[in-house]
Amino acid sequence: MVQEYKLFIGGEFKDSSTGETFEDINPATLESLAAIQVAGTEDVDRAVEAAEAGFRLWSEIPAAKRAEVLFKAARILQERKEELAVLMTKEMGKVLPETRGDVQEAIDITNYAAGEGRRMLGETTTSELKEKFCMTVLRPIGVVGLITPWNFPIAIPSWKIMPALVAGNAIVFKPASDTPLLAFKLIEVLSEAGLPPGVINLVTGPGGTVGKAVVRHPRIKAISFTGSLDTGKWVMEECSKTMKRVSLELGGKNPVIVMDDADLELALEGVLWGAFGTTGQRCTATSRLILHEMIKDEFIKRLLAKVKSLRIGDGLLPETDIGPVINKAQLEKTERYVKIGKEEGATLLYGGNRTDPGLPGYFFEPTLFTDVRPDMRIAQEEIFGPVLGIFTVSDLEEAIELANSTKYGLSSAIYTRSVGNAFRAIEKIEAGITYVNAPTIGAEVHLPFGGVKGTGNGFREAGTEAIKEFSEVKAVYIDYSGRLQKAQIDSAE
Ligand SMILES: NC(=O)C1=CN([C@@H]2O[C@H](COP(=O)(O)OP(=O)(O)OC[C@H]3O[C@@H](n4cnc5c(N)ncnc54)[C@H](OP(=O)(O)O)[C@@H]3O)[C@@H](O)[C@H]2O)C=CC1
Ligand SMILES: O=C(O)CCC(=O)C(=O)O
Repeated sequence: MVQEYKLFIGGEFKDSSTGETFEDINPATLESLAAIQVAGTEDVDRAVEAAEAGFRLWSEIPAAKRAEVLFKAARILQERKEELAVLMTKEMGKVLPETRGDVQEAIDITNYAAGEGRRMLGETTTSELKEKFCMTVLRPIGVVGLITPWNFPIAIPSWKIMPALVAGNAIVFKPASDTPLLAFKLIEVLSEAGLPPGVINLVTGPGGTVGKAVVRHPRIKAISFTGSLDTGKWVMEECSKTMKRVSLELGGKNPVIVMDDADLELALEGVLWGAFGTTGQRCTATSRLILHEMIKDEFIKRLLAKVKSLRIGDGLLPETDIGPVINKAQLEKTERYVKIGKEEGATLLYGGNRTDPGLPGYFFEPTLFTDVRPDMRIAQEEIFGPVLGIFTVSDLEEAIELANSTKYGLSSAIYTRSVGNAFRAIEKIEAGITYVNAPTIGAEVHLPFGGVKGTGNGFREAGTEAIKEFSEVKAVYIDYSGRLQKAQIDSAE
């Protein structure tokens, strides 16, 4: 019998009103890890009510004091890093070094957000009138709804939770149904660190019901959502009905350009890790490789050799390079895109099949397509699996045009020794992130994270933007003249 996990509302674990549970499955072994309760709409109501009470308390505590809870949470995460990483590999499948990195990102953003507790910077500026002082202050939004995907089970929730908390908000958190256990662990850590009851509440269950109830809830003031483009569009439309603030981090179709003057070995390592790390299931994963025609043959030959040597298996084993994909639907989706690629006329150079490393889980070969054209679906749509499409170009201009030819704009990279090429790429590639001589993955928490076009709606997470995502800006005017002064009256005379 696996353990059953209840909802976390008002600082206590509470039974859901539905009486239903769903299974949390290890995607490598298919063993059941836990039974998770499914929240009902009335549980979401209870969570919002608890969060409103939590908000009244938490928002009155000075930000620097709130930050102390976060610093403590970061220390607990550090102490529990290995345990959490092992659990994450079991729950989500990615290899241990990557799950350690995921927990480390959570530690980093927690410390970073806590540090912001002593800054929370507004502006001071001059007034157009005499004896008048002007400034801005940041105010918390209220109860915020956070909805997260499964591919970074503790890092992405932490990117949202920690800045939201230090900014003084209370939270209703709906994690991905493929990785709920890590969400429970994060709740444990925050409770142990001293977060008061009601400040964070966890509701688990399908996005189609529980997530919808969070998005639609009239007393939730803002939604921060990371997930697919289609769901993100729905969330945005729905939020517009109640004039909720909504920040969206959606998909990617991230290009790497390798120029003829690049350090090829460096580029090969970057492409390999960017495309097949996390089994291609990062929104920043490299899914399009744009090669200069002069180095194309050599690069593909060497890339193929490296791809063939990748070892697929259980992410807990040190020899494994690539773990399973997250679930059956993702396995079938990857398979479907391979079929589409072949039908569209791309050449399947390597992979393209399910594989069995001696475990019953959802394993898929790293897959390379050449002769990909920009109008093909495999060049345009996010597969979110271990599939890399390869294109050839004759100059940088063509490479950048190709890089910009999708509806997404999250990450991008160029490998070149030319400063001019690098700066042209930085200026012209339509993406929220551009790497020079480094892979498309590996964001650092003190820089803004997010994208342009279909990847988002202008917000950024992490970095200097993190606090703004979860704050209202208030303009304050202090008139110490002691008389009525009228702005916007022409006082030139
Ligand atoms: N730009 C970024 O920062 C990142 C983007 N992503 C993107 O996320 C996607 C993969 O994640 P995936 O989980 O498949 O994405 P989904 O959009 O299916 O799900 C994301 C989250 O939203 C929930 N959800 C699903 N439907 C609704 C709904 N109608 N209303 C409210 N919530 C809902 C899901 O719940 P449930 O799990 O129960 O279905 C899950 O918690 C990829 O497209 C990837 O690019 C991933 C990481 C980072
Ligand atoms: O590797 C990165 O840059 C962060 C990736 C990420 O958050 C994601 O892919 O979901």
